[in-house]
Amino acid sequence: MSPQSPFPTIDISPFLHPSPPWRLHSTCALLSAACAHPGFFYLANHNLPRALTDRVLALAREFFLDAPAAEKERIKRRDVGQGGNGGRGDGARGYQVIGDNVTGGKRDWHEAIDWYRPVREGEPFDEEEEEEEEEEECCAGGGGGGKGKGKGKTGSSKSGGGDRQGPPYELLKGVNAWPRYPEGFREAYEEYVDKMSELGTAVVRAMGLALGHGMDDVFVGNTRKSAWVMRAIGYPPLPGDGRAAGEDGGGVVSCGAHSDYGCVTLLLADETKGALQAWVETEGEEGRWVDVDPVEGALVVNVGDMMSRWSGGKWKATRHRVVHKGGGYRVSVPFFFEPDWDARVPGKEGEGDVIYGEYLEGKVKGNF
Ligand SMILES: O=C(O)CCC(=O)C(=O)O
Ligand SMILES: [Fe+2]
Repeated sequence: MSPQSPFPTIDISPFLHPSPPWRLHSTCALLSAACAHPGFFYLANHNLPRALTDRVLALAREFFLDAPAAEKERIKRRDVGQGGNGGRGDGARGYQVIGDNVTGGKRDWHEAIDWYRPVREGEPFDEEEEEEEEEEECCAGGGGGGKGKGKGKTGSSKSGGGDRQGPPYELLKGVNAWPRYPEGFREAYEEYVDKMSELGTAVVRAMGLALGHGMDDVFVGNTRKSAWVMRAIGYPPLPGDGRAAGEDGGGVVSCGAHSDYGCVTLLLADETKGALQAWVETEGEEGRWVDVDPVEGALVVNVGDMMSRWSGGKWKATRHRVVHKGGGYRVSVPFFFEPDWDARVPGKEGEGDVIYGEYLEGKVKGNF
């Protein structure tokens, strides 16, 4: 972080361990200021094991750079009703090749895998997986159950699924696709989801306290079944002249300018500098894109649209983009800690309420 960085560091540890009220309140004061401006900050002392964060990044890198083309194809995101296994596509989950993801009407220069909170526990992703499951069940004496059951909090979410109706699926109602290569991918990422769900809860609890006026439990109460989203993103270097063109926003960029939709984004990124940028507006100055470079041991956090609404517009869902200017291959894993699917989120002045799931559907239909 350069000395002029406008992005503060928030120590979240008081919300992870029993702490005296004065410590909670001093964290909240810093948090509230950071959420109001610039809407981006670093989160330190988050208690995530370093071995796990390293592994999550390494697995994503290995998948993007070394997985066989057939494996990428197997877990590819499909439109609703499309794809194998009787139409397993849900228009959201799965792998996207470079250019598949569109932001602001333009194709992004990245590849990615998207996962969403499971709504169909125990339902297999493809037929082969089903066969594997049956074997597992048989070997466990028939009492087992499918993959994803009994796997901690990630597996405890049955908001409308679990009935094994099978494909074709509706928009966003499919089954998560897990790479078989590299080995251990799913296990590491499911552990990561559990840890990030806990951390997200701590962050929104702090945010509730920071907003005051009886908000203490509002976010915790509306994120108990967080409709979280996780992406693993691989950014190759931008194509030759695109690198220069991307600087002024005119050419191809790694990820186009956008705000995130939900409560709070917790971003784990590799050590690549000069990629993620936030739009910072300071009073008396013109707005500008500022690099949000990685800080050792910290996550990058930003406020999403729903949190901005809940704060009555006091907090900003700051626009950001990725222009990966270096020559290496960058990897990031954002975890979007979101409201429950059916959470009702108030509007800012003059706007009506929204149901978060409906808001998300609208975004996904519009291809981000
Ligand atoms: O890769 C990054 O640094 C950020 C990606 C991002 O903004 C997003 O996926 O919403
Ligand atoms: Fe984003």
